[in-house]
Amino acid sequence: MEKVIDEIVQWLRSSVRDAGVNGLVTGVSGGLDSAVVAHLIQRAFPDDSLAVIMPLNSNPDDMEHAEKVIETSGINHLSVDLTETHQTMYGQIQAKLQAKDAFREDSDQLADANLRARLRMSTLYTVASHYRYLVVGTDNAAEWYTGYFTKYGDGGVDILPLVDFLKHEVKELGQYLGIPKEILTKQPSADLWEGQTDEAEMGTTYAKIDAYLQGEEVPDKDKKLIEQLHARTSHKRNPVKQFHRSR
Ligand SMILES: Nc1ncnc2c1ncn2[C@@H]1O[C@H](COP(=O)(O)OP(=O)(O)OC[C@H]2O[C@@H]([n+]3cccc(C(=O)O)c3)[C@H](O)[C@@H]2O)[C@@H](O)[C@H]1O
Ligand SMILES: Nc1ncnc2c1ncn2[C@@H]1O[C@H](COP(=O)(O)OP(=O)(O)OP(=O)(O)O)[C@@H](O)[C@H]1O
Ligand SMILES: [Mg+2]
Repeated sequence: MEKVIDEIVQWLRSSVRDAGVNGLVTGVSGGLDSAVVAHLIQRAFPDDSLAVIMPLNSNPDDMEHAEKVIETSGINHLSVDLTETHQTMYGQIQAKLQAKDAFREDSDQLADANLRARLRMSTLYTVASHYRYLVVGTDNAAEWYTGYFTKYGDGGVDILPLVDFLKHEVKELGQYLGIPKEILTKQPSADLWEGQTDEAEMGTTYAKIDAYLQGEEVPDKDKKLIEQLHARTSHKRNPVKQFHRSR
């Protein structure tokens, strides 16, 4: 485990060196993936790493867990509450759409959720440009394959140190790094609306996605769903689709 962690830490350092910047910043949510990333970037750059906690009508337990991650990793941090910003911005957009009769109740929850993820991304990039840091994303292999992230939201980052790790491997890294048990064992959640859990929304489990990605047998209906999610989200993993004129 120490060898794997050392490899990631070296990769983080070379990413910073190659980019000619000073360090690394990430958002810490109180969830497992960002807890692991916070520990790793703190190891790579004890004096030049930063965790940003961004509450937005957040679950109080998660925010308590985020504070625990700051304490146990010893990472520098700051907190930016986005609740009011989000309320103002979403409220204004909603009113304009309603005035044009274009507001759709069935799109409301997801549109609202994705704005939250994009406000967090904007906050991280604003902080990053002041410190001259890179923005570190937290996506793991299962999330990346299924496209379970917001395009240009939590998917809008500079580097992804965990993208080659399955969810259970991220958990193993977390165990080794001494992440508190309550963070290791809770249900993964994007916390974009009350009661949201990744597995309920995706319709399958991380255990099945991990198994599938390792080439193990999974029930047909899960296999089909995972492949559907993957195909539907290919645009998120690829550079912006461009038109090239004929010459
Ligand atoms: N074929 C295509 N080619 C190019 N672009 C395409 C496209 N299809 C849609 N699009 C664009 O992509 C947009 C849809 O993608 P996107 O905006 O990402 O939105 P979408 O995939 O609909 O939703 C994001 C999903 O990620 C989950 N999430 C978000 C944030 C954090 C976490 C977490 O685990 O913490 C999870 C969230 O709960 C939700 O299930 C469309 O509005 C459209 O603009
Ligand atoms: N309240 C928040 N404060 C700061 N960053 C956040 C917050 N909510 C989400 N994020 C950022 O968005 C990322 C995506 O969330 P995601 O839920 O996939 O990861 P996680 O919460 O770290 O782990 P888990 O998937 O186990 O819940 C987080 O890792 C974090 O970087
Ligand atoms: Mg989470």
